[in-house]
Amino acid sequence: MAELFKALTVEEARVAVARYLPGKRPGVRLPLLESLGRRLAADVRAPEDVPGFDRSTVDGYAVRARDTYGATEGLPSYLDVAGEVLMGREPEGTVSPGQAWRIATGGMLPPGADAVVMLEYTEELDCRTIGVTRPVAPGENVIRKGEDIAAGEIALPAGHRIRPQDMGMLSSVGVSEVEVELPVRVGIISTGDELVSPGERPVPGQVRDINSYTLYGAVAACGGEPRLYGIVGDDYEKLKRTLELALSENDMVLLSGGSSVGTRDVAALAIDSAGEPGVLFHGISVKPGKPTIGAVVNGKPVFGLPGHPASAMVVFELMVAPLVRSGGYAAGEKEMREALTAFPLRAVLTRSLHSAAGREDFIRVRLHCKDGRLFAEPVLGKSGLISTMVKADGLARIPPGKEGVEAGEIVEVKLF
Ligand SMILES: Nc1nc2c(c(=O)[nH]1)N[C@H]1C(S)=C(S)[C@@H](COP(=O)(O)OP(=O)(O)OC[C@H]3O[C@@H](n4cnc5c(N)ncnc54)[C@H](O)[C@@H]3O)O[C@H]1N2
Ligand code: MOO
Repeated sequence: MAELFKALTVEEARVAVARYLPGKRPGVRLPLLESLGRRLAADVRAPEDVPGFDRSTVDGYAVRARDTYGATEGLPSYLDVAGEVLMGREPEGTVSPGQAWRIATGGMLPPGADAVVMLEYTEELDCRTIGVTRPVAPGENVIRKGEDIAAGEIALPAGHRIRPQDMGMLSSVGVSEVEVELPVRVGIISTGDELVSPGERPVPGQVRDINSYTLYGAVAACGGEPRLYGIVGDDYEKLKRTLELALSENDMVLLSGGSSVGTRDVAALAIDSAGEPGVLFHGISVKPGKPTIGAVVNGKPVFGLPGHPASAMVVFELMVAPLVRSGGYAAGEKEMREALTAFPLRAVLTRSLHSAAGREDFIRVRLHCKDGRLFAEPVLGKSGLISTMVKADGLARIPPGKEGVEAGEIVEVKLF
């Protein structure tokens, strides 16, 4: 067990764990429709141009642009209507100088044509002749062959998390199965003699388990596969057995409770006994979340999250969520950086808050908008109260260099 209770910064804690983790996760092939939210295991290259031909973006007439130059309402360019493009069909013929072909939105441009005149800027003189009342430039109202994506281009890179628009892109290049990373399996263990499950009636001195449920939801929300291992009392042997079982069945394990120093705090000992290198740090300089344990056991991260329910969730957000989203620090460097740096909203703090220098504070805040400005109102209350998380919309960060923030100052906020 190294560096016991030397509090690391979140960044140092991240680096400490990252050194031991494999960068790449195994992949699995899935039907496209099941790929939403999953990370691509490999680059997907477009095997062909999309679209595969020049297409019109409007209803109108396919023309040679130069035939329309100088056209005005007073002096239209007259063109012969020589054909019609049928949807889904290759045009049978060429647009020769002085000719126009009827075309609908999405129709394939006939050879010879390089632009489309919108119907609104034409007048039909008879069924064989139109007058164009406004010129078009080459390429106007046309999506070029390969303009969406060109053959050989990377449509989506490895590691990309698939969104609805990405499913559309994959479908457009003819990919109906994708290789995605297996989700990170996360075992969750709650520790404490005082805990009972939600179905039980606690006797005085007992409370119902909260962290199993918040963490289960948090893992699933990050695209991971959570699995509960129940409540383990403050019993070293039982915790060791449960931890070993959870490690054998998962890629990562979260314990909560039993992380601070106390006579019954056995989490660190149990983690250390499970394998190498064991506990890497015990304590990070954040509030809430100070007594967090970070460990790696045989290539699998293990976190001992603080027992207080709000603290456990905040530390999850900072340390664990990026790992679950990315499946590994090496692969997920981007997600990790974002987790540490992306507090994208700016809001006016509504009351002054104290903070200790050298410590990074994360304040639960409720947001509201007034006169077009965003305000962050701290949700006051101890980190043992889950209601503080329920009332909050997000976290505001007070950087380690500051000893507090005054009411009216701007703070950076991340939404839950
Ligand atoms: N003398 C000190 N006491 C404490 C310190 C300290 O520095 N000196 N740190 C406090 C901080 S900060 C936190 S956070 C907690 C961390 O405690 P542990 O991680 O060791 O967890 P426990 O002692 O087991 O539990 C703390 C608290 O949380 C409740 N809890 C635990 N697990 C659950 C759960 N699954 N669902 C609901 N509630 C849970 C537990 O009943 C305790 O009330 O230590 C402070 N103490
Ligand atoms: O750090 Mo404890 O995690 O404040 O509540």
